[in-house]
Amino acid sequence: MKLEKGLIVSCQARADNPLHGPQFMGAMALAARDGGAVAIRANGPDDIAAVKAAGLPVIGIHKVFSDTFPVYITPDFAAAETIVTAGAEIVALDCTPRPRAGEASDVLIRRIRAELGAEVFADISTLDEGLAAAESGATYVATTLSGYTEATQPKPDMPDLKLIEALASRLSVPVIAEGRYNSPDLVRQAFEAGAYAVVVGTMITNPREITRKFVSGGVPA
Ligand SMILES: CC(=O)N[C@H](C=O)[C@@H](O)[C@H](O)[C@H](O)COP(=O)(O)O
Repeated sequence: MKLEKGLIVSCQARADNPLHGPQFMGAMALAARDGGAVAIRANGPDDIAAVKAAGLPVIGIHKVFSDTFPVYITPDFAAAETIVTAGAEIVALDCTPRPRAGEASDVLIRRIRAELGAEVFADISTLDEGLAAAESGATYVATTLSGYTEATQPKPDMPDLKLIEALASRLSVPVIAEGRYNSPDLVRQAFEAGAYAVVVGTMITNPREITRKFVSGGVPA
């Protein structure tokens, strides 16, 4: 299923979130579809299977946390296979050069495309990582990890629009904006900077975080 230009909604809720679970993420996906989203990003096989009901392309990830390695977004081939089996047409994975237990990201990109027949959505944090991922055959390059790697500290409050511009001027594959796009105006700026699509998570699908922002920013102490 082709990924159209537009807004992608990330429907994720960790285990400590009251909205954790496929029932809630499936409903979030339906709401996002009705609101005009062109695709859904979701984590783990159960949520991926649930969000398929929205009938949109699914960008699947499988977060696997380790005490030893910093990479947690689809860190190995087995994680990618689980996602595709659950129904994701597009596999997102960490394509930074940081240490990981198994194969490097360039090998994973090639294997996912050849052996699973899925598209690859490369989550990166810098221009060089994006260029390398595209060179290895990634279908899409996304700024998801900008602000979340050592190379991109300290994490700014704003999204990395400059990285969008730099990637878009160098790559022929679609560049996707992701990470801290917390308002419609920032989404518009991402498209102006050359993004093909923009992923929004927290500000659409995390009412706990949204509530915190209203409380801390609007309610007198
Ligand atoms: C760094 C990392 O692990 N990002 C994750 C990737 O799947 C998610 O936790 C984010 O919510 C997602 O990228 C969307 O970003 P935002 O919630 O800022 O709109």
